[in-house]
Amino acid sequence: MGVGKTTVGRQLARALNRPFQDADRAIEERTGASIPWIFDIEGEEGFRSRERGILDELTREPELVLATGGGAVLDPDTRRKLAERGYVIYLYAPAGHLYERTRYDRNRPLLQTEDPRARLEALMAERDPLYRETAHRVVETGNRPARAVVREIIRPWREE
Ligand SMILES: Nc1ncnc2c1ncn2[C@@H]1O[C@H](COP(=O)(O)OP(=O)(O)O)[C@@H](O)[C@H]1O
Ligand SMILES: O=C(O)C1=C[C@@H](OP(=O)(O)O)[C@@H](O)[C@H](O)C1
Ligand SMILES: [Mg+2]
Repeated sequence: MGVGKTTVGRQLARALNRPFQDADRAIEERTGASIPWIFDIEGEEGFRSRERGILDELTREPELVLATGGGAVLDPDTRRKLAERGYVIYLYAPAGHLYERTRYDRNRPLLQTEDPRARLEALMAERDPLYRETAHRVVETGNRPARAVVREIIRPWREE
């Protein structure tokens, strides 16, 4: 959460001249409700169920650059579909960076707690193994801007 999936994904799609979808945006478009609102009304369980459904659809789209939400890997079926149907890149940054990138943003319900930094550390501890299990490649964002992360992602194909 906050590593840059939405930002980097959109720029990557542009660089590759491919269509782009963000799973959270797709859920918001379908429901006409914001992510925080869905969490409020249906709880995390309700949101995860919508997320599973949209990812089952979007992972069938050929050519698509797809940015998931950070919790997409919690579901074993979704992990399998991502890995089998797509080429999965885990964008990694340490939790401290994620905190800096999300601290002024109110659109991530799981971070609306007393101690969002501790929450990000806990989420990272739980999810890092799942991201690594699912991904075909890990790209560390470091302190680089999004466009440099995009360059790093496409570098192996450039060098072919
Ligand atoms: N490489 C980067 N370096 C610094 N800030 C970034 C980078 N990529 C994205 N950001 C910023 O961090 C915040 C979270 O990015 P976002 O793309 O929404 O992440 P995610 O979709 O993974 O939650 C946004 O404010 C975005 O502008
Ligand atoms: O990590 C998570 O559980 C979540 C991440 C969010 O997406 P981003 O990773 O794009 O912020 C969004 O799906 C929702 O707030 C839950
Ligand atoms: Mg996002």
